[in-house]
Amino acid sequence: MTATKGLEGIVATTSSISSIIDGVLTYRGIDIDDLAENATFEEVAYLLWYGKLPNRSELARLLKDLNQFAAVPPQVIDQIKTYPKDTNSMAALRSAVSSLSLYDNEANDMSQESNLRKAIKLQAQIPTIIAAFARIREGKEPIAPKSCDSVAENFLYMLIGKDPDKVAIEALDKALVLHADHELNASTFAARVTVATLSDIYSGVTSAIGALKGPLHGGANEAVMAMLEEIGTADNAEAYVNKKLENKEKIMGFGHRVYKNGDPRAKHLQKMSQELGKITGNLNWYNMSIKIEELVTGQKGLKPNVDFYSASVYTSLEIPRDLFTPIFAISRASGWTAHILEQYENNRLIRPRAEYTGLSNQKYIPIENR
Ligand SMILES: CC(=O)SCCNC(=O)CCNC(=O)[C@H](O)C(C)(C)COP(=O)(O)OP(=O)(O)OC[C@H]1O[C@@H](n2cnc3c(N)ncnc32)[C@H](O)[C@@H]1OP(=O)(O)O
Ligand SMILES: O=C([O-])CC(=O)C(=O)O
Repeated sequence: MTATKGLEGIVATTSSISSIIDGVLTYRGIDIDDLAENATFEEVAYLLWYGKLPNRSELARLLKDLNQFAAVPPQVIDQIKTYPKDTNSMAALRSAVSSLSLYDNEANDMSQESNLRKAIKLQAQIPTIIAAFARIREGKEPIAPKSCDSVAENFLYMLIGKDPDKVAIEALDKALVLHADHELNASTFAARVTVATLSDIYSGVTSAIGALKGPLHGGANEAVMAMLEEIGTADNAEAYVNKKLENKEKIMGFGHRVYKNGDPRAKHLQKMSQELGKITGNLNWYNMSIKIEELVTGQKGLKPNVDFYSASVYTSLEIPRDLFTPIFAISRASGWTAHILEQYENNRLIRPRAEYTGLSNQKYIPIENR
């Protein structure tokens, strides 16, 4: 038995949800470029869950359900109020999502109908939790969700406490479309491993949130913004990048396990970053990002991934840095739950092997002789 470090190139499951073939990403066979230009996040979520785009009445029904389920049990809001004010936002989300299961009387119902309903509930409640957490830590009262036309609109409304503008809603909606699913990424794999034991959907999504938090995965968008803030202006980028690369340190937001010729989502976020920079009158983050890309791609051949330009996009939307990864979770909740439903449909325990590299032929030594 020989291990493959990081399971690189190992095909661990079949899936009909999303594909990355020759650098092209599709959701249910539809190119991400097509979806980014034309679809709303709710259409994409429906596509991931049901395997087809919704017609008008199916979409209206989904929006109704998302609005109806968006309120979070008061006990969970009360718990969030007890979190230390400096709690890591992904730790808060992980804890609150785990708690949701305590107040859902169908949490352990394993029927397909119940699991699909819980997927929609989770999709509806995750934005509410994040917005509530963001306000509570600032000493403000959380804002209840209202009936909205989109997840993006409701989230921004609950976060800022007033109706968000159209540009912000559309930008966030597109970002949600771009992040919704990505084949067997680490957090989706974590979700599938968890539910393959026939554990419940809340456990699967809680595992996924834990995996997304890390800076090699979803946490990279926050790390990118920390880097941009440290660099300050495009003029300082060269010295920063050279030093990092000389020290063999990673530049966050670059590289990818699967894409070697560039992440197809990055160009959409780059364009959004430029457009939003123009609208806000601050192109500093965009200009700095372009300069960093030139340097890193020029010197290492590494291309930006989905996390690189999303940092400047969210900053232009005036979203606090530590909510970037939770926003990734809002979107990926659709993909995680679609994969969980697919795992249940054709389940087998996921239990690979390890190549043993430890000692052998050892004997127990009594404690007094150690
Ligand atoms: C949504 C997402 O999860 S997208 C990914 C988000 N993560 C990041 O942006 C973090 C920065 N990037 C990385 O750490 C990596 O590129 C990963 C985790 C995305 C992919 O990792 P892997 O496939 O395991 O590649 P690995 O880390 O082995 O890198 C291969 C080589 O490229 C180098 N490399 C990879 N990414 C970077 C980077 N961002 N900056 C500098 N060098 C890098 C590595 O140092 C390594 O060099 P070596 O062969 O000389 O040792
Ligand atoms: O697929 C991956 O390894 C990481 C990624 O880009 C994602 O989850 O969107």
